[in-house]
Amino acid sequence: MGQLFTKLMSIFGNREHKVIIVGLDNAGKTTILYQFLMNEAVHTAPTIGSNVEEIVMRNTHFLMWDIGGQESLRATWNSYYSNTEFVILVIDSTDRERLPETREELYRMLSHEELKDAAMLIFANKQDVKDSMSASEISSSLALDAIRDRAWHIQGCCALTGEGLPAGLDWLKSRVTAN
Ligand SMILES: Nc1nc2c(ncn2[C@@H]2O[C@H](COP(=O)(O)OP(=O)(O)OP(=O)(O)O)[C@@H](O)[C@H]2O)c(=O)[nH]1
Ligand SMILES: [Mg+2]
Repeated sequence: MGQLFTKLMSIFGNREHKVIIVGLDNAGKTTILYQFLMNEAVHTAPTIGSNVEEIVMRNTHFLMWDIGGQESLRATWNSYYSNTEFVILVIDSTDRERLPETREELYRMLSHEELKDAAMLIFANKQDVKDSMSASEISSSLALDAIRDRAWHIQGCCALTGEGLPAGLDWLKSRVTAN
């Protein structure tokens, strides 16, 4: 019965796809989650623990977990990994100094067994700030071209206005369809 239900749900496109939103503190993860949900920029405080919301896009349901990015919290990220279909990695494109730290976290995640089938969307956030790093600059600094074991995509965005976020969601949706 459970299996039949799951099958029917997938036929009608209502199966929930688990997404985790990770990245260093201050990257803009919570701002992105609520921009997805409400189409507006909310005031945020650093996330301790996580926020979870269901985002529905043209009949596709994503269950999105936004996880706190402070260093002391990163050890808990792996408790969210099981059954994750998509990882959204959010990067503060103004924070050149901490890009190597993001790179370390990225490759740690990529080597994690529970994420081996997860596709990855990278948001180069805060594109509204003058002199922020471009998506292609971030892509080469993180050596994204070396990632060959999964689908990935990098998208520039501004979580305050929402610019670039629909394009990211479109990519997630295209991966759901591809699978
Ligand atoms: N200029 C600019 N500021 C942004 C953007 N997105 C988020 N911010 C700001 O960046 C700060 C951090 O945003 P959050 O969404 O709380 O960051 P977070 O990644 O959830 O941080 P943690 O919960 O600590 O991991 C806030 O002051 C946001 O208003 C953006 O696109 N442009
Ligand atoms: Mg947060």
